[in-house]
Amino acid sequence: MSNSLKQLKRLLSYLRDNELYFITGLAIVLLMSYTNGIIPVLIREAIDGGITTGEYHVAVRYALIVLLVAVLNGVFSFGGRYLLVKAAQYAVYHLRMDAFRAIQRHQMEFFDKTYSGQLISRITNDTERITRFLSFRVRMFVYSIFLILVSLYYMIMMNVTLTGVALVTIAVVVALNTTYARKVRPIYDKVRHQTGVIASVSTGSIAGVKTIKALSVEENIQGKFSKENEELYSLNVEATKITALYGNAPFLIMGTAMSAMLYYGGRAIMANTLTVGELTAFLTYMLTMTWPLRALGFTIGDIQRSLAAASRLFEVIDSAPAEVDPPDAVELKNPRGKIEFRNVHLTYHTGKTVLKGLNLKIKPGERILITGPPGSGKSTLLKLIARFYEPERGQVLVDDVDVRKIKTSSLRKTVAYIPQEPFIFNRSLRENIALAKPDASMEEIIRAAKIAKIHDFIASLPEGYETVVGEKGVTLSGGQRQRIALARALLLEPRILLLDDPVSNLDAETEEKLVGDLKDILEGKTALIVSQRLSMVKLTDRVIVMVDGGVVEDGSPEELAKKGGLFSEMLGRGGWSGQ
Ligand SMILES: Nc1ncnc2c1ncn2[C@@H]1O[C@H](COP(=O)(O)OP(=O)(O)OP(=O)(O)O)[C@@H](O)[C@H]1O
Repeated sequence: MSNSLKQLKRLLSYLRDNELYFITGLAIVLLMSYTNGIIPVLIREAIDGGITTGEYHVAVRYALIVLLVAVLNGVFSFGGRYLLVKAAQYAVYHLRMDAFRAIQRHQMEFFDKTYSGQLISRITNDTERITRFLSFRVRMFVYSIFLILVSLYYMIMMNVTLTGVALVTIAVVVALNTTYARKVRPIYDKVRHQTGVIASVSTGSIAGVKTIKALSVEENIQGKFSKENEELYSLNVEATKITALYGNAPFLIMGTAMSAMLYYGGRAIMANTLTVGELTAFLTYMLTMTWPLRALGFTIGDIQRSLAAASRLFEVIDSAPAEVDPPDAVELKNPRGKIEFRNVHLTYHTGKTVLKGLNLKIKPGERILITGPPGSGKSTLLKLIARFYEPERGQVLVDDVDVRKIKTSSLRKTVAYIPQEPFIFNRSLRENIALAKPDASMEEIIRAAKIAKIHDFIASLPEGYETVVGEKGVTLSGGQRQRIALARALLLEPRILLLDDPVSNLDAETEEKLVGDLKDILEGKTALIVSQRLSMVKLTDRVIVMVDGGVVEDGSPEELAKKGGLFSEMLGRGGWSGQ
């Protein structure tokens, strides 16, 4: 509970300068409970003071007062709801921003370990639940509790025995609702988890649609989706069974209580210990309380679930590093492009140890082909230089500075990593190229595009650099995407270029053209190219062959070709893919 209180306090701190709206909203809700709570008293007055005594004008007076109270109730209802929703939306806006920023700060390993669907669910479903909690649930909770208190107060003033019946009823209904909350909560937790799984399967199959279609494995994918969907269906049915049972039982209990009140009240009226107006007021109170009592049970369950949602969001926020850089991080001034691996050990979160004490020195301006069988750790090498992952032992140094001690902004300007399948955003080509330097001038963008040899293509488009590329850049060919990614990297004028399998997705002709153009692009830069293709040898003056996380051959292409090792075998076979 203390943990829940902590979460609640932290959640409320997001209200910031909207706290006053929130408190005013709650105060108005209290007024609303009060106006609702006095209506049965007014009815009693109308009956006992006017209707049963024949004083018609008294009845009319109370009818008008009830009308006035109902209007006030409507005004309070609007005011309370508006202020609370406004404050809640404000709080959740900031919470969502915090969570999103935290996700961006997370290290790559976090994304390896976390389902993307679940992250999306944090930002969408969890925040939605919190909004509902801060606006609707809190309002219902305060309204219900205060209405019950006001009702009990007036009931005690009228008749203690009937109040006893009402109290027992309230206790049973609240107990029922609390049991309901306890039973249904774990199922709803599973429902939420399963919704995340479904979102992951959906995003995965949408992102991989080309592969699915190419292999005609739609049925297989549908089978997987169907399995997860069935699980979600069963969980929801289970939750509905409990909800239907516990959600409707209070009506039965309230009905029984009202029947008991009629029986006892009727006798009390005949014995002159109760008036008709008082019995009517009691019955009206029971009707007035039916919905709040029911809502209270749902609210109690939801408070816990909403706080759990908040705690999941806080976990995403808290597990992200507060700052991307250590306080003593340095800027690389005039980088030369020297790289060194010193006794580097790396184990991924899966437990897979890829590097076991790697040592490697790369001189400024060297152009290196890194090759070797699949899974030998070639891409891992590049990702360590770009600091996507950090070694658990040893150091990766750029210009003799440990990459962990280089400011990220400086490292990103010095080292450009171009993935095998660069992501092209659903924006204009200009924005795509200027992604890492949004304030770049048009001249700079064009210069980068010219070096990447994509300017002529862009200029030939009717809207030129303002052409918006489709989702994930589907209107661009593989080669064009590589060149956009190159232009994007070159805009930052990096000293080190890391190309991860740049031609693996290209046809022979496009590959040949790109290799020809890369010659100029790499001019004067340190370049590491991971590839299985022989065409890349033309670009490089040093070849490193990796096997099982270790460097087994290292030298100029000519030396290695003569050596009769793995590289010369590769030459003989036309590349690793030829094995
Ligand atoms: N993010 C990751 N999390 C867990 N394991 C990983 C991760 N990235 C790579 N691995 C594993 O580490 C090993 C080396 O992977 P890496 O991608 O560096 O190999 P590679 O030589 O570039 O392979 P390929 O030529 O097939 O691209 C592989 O066994 C791979 O499964």
